[in-house]
Amino acid sequence: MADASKDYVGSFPPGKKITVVFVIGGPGSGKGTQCAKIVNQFGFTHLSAGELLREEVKSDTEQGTMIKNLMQEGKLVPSDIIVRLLLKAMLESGNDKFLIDGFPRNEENRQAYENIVNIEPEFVLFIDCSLEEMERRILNRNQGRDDDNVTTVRRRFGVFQESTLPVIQHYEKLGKLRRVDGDRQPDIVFEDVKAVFAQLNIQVASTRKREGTEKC
Ligand SMILES: Nc1ncnc2c1ncn2[C@@H]1O[C@H](COP(=O)(O)OP(=O)(O)O)[C@@H](O)[C@H]1O
Ligand SMILES: Nc1ccn([C@H]2C[C@H](O)[C@@H](COP(=O)(O)OP(=O)(O)O)O2)c(=O)n1
Ligand SMILES: [Mg+2]
Repeated sequence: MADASKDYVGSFPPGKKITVVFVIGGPGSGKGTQCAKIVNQFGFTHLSAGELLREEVKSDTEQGTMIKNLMQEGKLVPSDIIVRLLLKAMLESGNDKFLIDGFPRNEENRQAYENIVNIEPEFVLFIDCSLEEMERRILNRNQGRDDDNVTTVRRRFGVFQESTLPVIQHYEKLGKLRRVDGDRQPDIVFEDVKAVFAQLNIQVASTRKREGTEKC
C-alpha cells in the first residue's frame, strides 16, 4: 500500500531481487577508490552517502544549509535524510545491484535503513586502514572539500571510532563482515576486494553476458 506521508520516496517492486553491499571504512580509507574499481568490473551502481549529501548542500535549501554545517563540523547528518536520499537514488538508477559507500556510519543509520529500505546487505566490505595513512591521504587529496582540513578530519576520525566501529562489530557478529587491509596500494587492495566479490560472480557474470549480447 502506498505511504501517504510527504516523506514517501517509493519502493522496489515486491519480489524483485536487489543486491546491496555496504562499503565502510574510516575517512580516506579508499572507499571511493575501491568502489570505482568494483563498478568497472562488476556493474554495480555506486552510491556515496557523502556525495549525495554534498549534492543536497548545492540545492541551497534550509535542509542543505543544515547538512553543510554538520559536515563542516565533521558530524553525522540525521539518518532519515541520508536514507531517503539513498533510496531515491537507488530507485532512479534502474539498476538492481548497489554499492552503498560510507553507510551505515552509526547505529541510527543502520536502523533507519532497516525501517525505510529494509534490503539486507549481502555483506559489508570494511576497508581497514591506519589513522596515520588516512590522515595523510585526506590532507593530500585536494578535492576542495570543506571538511578535509586537519581539525575536521580529526573529529571525523573520532566519529568513526565512536559510532562506526560498533556497527562494524555488529556485522562481524552476524558473519557479514569482509575485512580488507586498506593500507596497501589501490590495485593490491583491489585484488582482495575482487576475491570478496567472487561470491556474487554468478549473477554478475550472467548480467555482463546479457549486456554484451544486447549491444550486438
Ligand atoms: N590504497 C591507497 N593507497 C594510497 N592512496 C590511496 C589509496 N586509496 C585511495 N587513495 C587516495 O587517498 C585519497 C582518499 O581516497 P578515497 O577513495 O577518496 O577515500 P574515502 O572515500 O574512503 O574517503 C584519494 O586521494 C585517493 O586517491
Ligand atoms: N552516512 C553518512 C555518510 C556521510 N555523512 C556526512 C558526514 C561525513 O563526515 C561526510 C563525508 O562523508 P564521505 O563518506 O564523503 O567521507 P569520506 O569518503 O569518508 O572521506 O558526510 C553522514 O552524515 N552520514
Ligand atoms: Mg569517499
